[in-house]
Amino acid sequence: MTAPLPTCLADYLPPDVPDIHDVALTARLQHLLDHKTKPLGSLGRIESLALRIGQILGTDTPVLDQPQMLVCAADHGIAAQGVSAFPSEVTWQMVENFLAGGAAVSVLARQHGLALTVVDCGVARDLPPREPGGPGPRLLVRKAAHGTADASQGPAMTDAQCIAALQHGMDVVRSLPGNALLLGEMGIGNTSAAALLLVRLCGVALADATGAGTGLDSQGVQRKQAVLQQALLANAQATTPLAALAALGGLEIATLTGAVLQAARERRVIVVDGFITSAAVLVAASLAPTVLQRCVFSHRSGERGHGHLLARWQVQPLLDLGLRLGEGSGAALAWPLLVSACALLREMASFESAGVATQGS
Ligand SMILES: O=C(O)c1ccc[n+]([C@@H]2O[C@H](COP(=O)([O-])O)[C@@H](O)[C@H]2O)c1
Ligand SMILES: Cc1cc2nc[nH]c2cc1C
Repeated sequence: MTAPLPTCLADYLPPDVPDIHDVALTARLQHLLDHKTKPLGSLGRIESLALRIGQILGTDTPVLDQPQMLVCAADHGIAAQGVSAFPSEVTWQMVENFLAGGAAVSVLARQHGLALTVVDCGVARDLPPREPGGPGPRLLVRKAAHGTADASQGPAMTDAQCIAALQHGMDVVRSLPGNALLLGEMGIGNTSAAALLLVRLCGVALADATGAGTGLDSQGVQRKQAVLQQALLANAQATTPLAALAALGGLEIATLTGAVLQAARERRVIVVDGFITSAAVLVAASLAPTVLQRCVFSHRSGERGHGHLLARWQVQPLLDLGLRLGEGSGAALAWPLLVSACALLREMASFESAGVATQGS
């Protein structure tokens, strides 16, 4: 029997995420990489990527198995304040596009053999149910609410909604096979929620956290900043990670936070996308810092604010392509690099096994 969920965030206990650091395995992985038939370090950051995946999966012969692209979608009450270049209806319309196979993430997931699960975590409009078990993307409905309240007027979520969304994220990951989870999201207004979390949890200045999102002009960004300032004032009491998530975040960000915690507990490789999925990692890592040991950062988003998070964690993402789409598109684009890193680690010959002379011999 499972214990009932707490209704108050102050009583919510995040799961334990054990430290995975293993000195002997790290040394073995580094030795293997250093003795492959190449000049030392010449595969650049693919080498540190291979090392990281080996550490996460606890092996020097890592194989990425049944990768899962998880796209969490929800609406944001704050969108009514004109903080996005697009209207909220685009959230459900894009969810339909994900499922129909025409969105960027649908194309990339198909191309790379990533199983695509779209979770309606709080889209304002209910989508028509789909035939379960059919081919192609899967839709799960795990809704704690039909969108958040307007954070510029008070808390975006109630404690109970936030706890339910966290739990949905954990349950969804528990139900998915494989050892790699790629994170994606969709939600008009969610760069506002991510920026608010960055300000509240990292102390970044609001002007440095507020970006153009889907394409605001500079006047639009100014307006957005004023609305976000109002949201910070309206939720001044929300200072702990979970209180900030409930007051300033979103239902998809909370679901992703739960997904990250569960995937980290299960020692899956977590492939982080852009600014919004990084904000979910920020909350998860504020609760359990060891989460970051399991994360691979796929790209540097063009959204202002993302660079601050990456700098805070001292990580250099794999790609820097000026992407600012979300959906998990950057994670999917980086995916083949992870597959190659594992193959190189497993299959490249060593100087000794291939009979190749070493430097200076
Ligand atoms: O992930 C990113 O770095 C990213 C940067 C800019 C925009 N987005 C996407 O754009 C939407 C949010 O933008 P906005 O302007 O509505 O806040 C949402 O659906 C995100 O997936 C995503
Ligand atoms: C068209 C469109 C596609 C998106 N995908 C993720 N966020 C998005 C926002 C818009 C506006």
